[in-house]
Amino acid sequence: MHTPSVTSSCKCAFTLPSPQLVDHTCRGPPEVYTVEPSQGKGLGVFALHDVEIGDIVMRETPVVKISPPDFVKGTGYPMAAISKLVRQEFETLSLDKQAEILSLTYHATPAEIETMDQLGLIFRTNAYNTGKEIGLFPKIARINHSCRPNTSYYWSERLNKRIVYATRKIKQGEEFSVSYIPLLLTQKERQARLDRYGFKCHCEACAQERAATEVSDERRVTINQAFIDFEPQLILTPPKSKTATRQARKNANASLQLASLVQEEGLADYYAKAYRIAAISHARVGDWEPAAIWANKGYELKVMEDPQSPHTLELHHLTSNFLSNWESQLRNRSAMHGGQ
Ligand SMILES: C[S@@+](CC[C@H](N)C(=O)[O-])C[C@H]1O[C@@H](n2cnc3c(N)ncnc32)[C@H](O)[C@@H]1O
Repeated sequence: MHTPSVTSSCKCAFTLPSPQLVDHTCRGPPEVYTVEPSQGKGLGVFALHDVEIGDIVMRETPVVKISPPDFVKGTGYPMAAISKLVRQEFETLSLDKQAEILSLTYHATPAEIETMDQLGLIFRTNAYNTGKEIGLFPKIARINHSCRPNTSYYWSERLNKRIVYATRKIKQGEEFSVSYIPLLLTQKERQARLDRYGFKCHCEACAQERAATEVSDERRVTINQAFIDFEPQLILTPPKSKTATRQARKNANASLQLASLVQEEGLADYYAKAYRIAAISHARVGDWEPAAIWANKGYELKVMEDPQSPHTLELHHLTSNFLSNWESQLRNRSAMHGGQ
């Protein structure tokens, strides 16, 4: 496992745009994608031209949005109640919109096809959690799944839109992919979650040789556990004892390994989370340079997603704070060396 070269890879120019000034709604022409058949996957969404990290691929308002009934643990997806709500909304739509929804693919067992409302099945296969609600976005619904996706998405309450953006460079003609499930699971666990969509995943992460799959599984499990273990330790108050200082130093080193693991596994959805951990862990031991650089790396990712989310604002604040501590540290050092 190598530790990332945080100083050389940083593109930080130490100019933080104000989050309010970044208008992500203006980026990306609408004609980024085309919907075409994708081998073994039905239809899929493909890039019409090269796409850069952060470019917006799709922005879509939900055609149906429902508040899900209370989910009772252990009783499964409350299909009957959801189908009823979806049908009520569906009946209010134009014929064009209704046809668009009915053209969507769905997965169901023969028994489900016999007994359940087709609209409910379409909704189950294609809808996304949308804040506290569940929404159906017929264009975004055409994006197929990968366990190492090249796009990510978020829901903007303010714009009433779901926004899909590139998390890697994507070449013209390449298929866009997104994840339908949490990704910090082993290949077997992921496949169990994907069974409800009715396909076996052969994405680049799942189709590896057995040895590589084992390495990937171990990385994902380790990353997940590290996120859990770091959570209670993400505080900025300096350690008060020698033992606590030793532990904080160990954490700073472990946070570099975590950032490295997430990058090696190519899980862009989790980069900002790992970078925030590296930033806070270094701040805790007064290593202001790496603290500022990691916070800024996290901020650059979060701002692409949503300039005004609390996570983005927090990383903006941390970056400014760590930068000024770094500057003071440099000034003090310079004063100690006679202002050289
Ligand atoms: C939300 S839809 C995606 C768009 C769909 N391919 C279409 O033709 O409309 C989900 C369905 O697409 C197919 N699918 C998505 N990702 C896939 C993958 N990685 N491999 C095979 N089939 C996939 C499955 O049939 C799944 O139930």
